[in-house]
Amino acid sequence: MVAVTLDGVATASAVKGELAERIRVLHDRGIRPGLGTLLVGDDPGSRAYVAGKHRDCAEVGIESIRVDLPESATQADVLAAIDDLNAAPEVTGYIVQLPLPKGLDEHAALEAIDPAKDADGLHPTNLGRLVLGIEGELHSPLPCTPAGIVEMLRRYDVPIAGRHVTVIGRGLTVGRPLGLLFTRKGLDATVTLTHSRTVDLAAEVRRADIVVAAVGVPHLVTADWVKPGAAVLDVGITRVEDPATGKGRLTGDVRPDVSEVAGFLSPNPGGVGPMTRAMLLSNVVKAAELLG
Ligand SMILES: Nc1nc2c(c(=O)[nH]1)N[C@@H](CN(C=O)c1ccc(C(=O)N[C@@H](CCC(=O)O)C(=O)O)cc1)CN2
Repeated sequence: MVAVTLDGVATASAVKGELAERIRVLHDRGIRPGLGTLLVGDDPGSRAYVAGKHRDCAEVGIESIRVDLPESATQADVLAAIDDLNAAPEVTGYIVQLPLPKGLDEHAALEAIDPAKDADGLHPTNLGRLVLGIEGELHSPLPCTPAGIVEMLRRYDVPIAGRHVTVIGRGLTVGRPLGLLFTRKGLDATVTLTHSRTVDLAAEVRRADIVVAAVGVPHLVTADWVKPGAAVLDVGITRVEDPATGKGRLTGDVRPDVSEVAGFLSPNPGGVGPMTRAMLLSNVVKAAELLG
């Protein structure tokens, strides 16, 4: 068996095409969605992700507003920048790029975001709505990576209801909200949320119909852990040095030979990452659609 590739680049491109059309309709109604980004420090990965968000906005017709603070920024500087973004009329939604440099309080930063402008769905009010299962007219943005994972599975017709999902990693942006999302009414999966103290991780993965690896341990998930036919989504990424060339190389949490056992495989790069970016645009568009 060779797994069907869950192609995040192609799927994100389809999502962006649909969003571009909705943005044209918003422009016709005089509404101009604008995404703000707040980047603190000079972590090269975070810089690249923020640059990507601005490129995505330009591609679909969303204005974007960039605020960069130096590595030396204090908590007060961060909170002042968040206040400015809350007040800026041209910013209809914004994100604080995570992680913040050491010594800054991420939770305080997320709590300071106006929940109505929270494009990442990470404000406690919006995470609380996810816990409560509030949907519909009261638009609650979903965290972008979990939303991207579910959107990709849906578009490839991978069954979710009644299936067993094992999530590896309990981080704020992926594992924790993903567990809540998969168990929501309408998706109806059964979820095992695993972490560094899980006793027999291989056994938890073996019983899963859907595996999401979001832990940042290179090649943790091996082919003998995977139930034949399961959908495996590789989310964690680590830069490791290639011994042959001495150069840095991005490596996911899943060994490539898992593709010989799995039914579906979302690669890394090229899988969930592009969907994360597309779902951010989708959150901005949905919020703007509620403005007029
Ligand atoms: N405020 C937030 N911070 C972070 C989030 C988030 O959703 N909100 N998620 C990650 C970083 N991230 C977006 O911010 C992100 C990560 C990866 C990708 C992506 O497209 N990756 C590519 C490969 C990347 C590469 O070549 O370096 C891929 O998977 O193909 C997009 C966005 C943490 N912080």
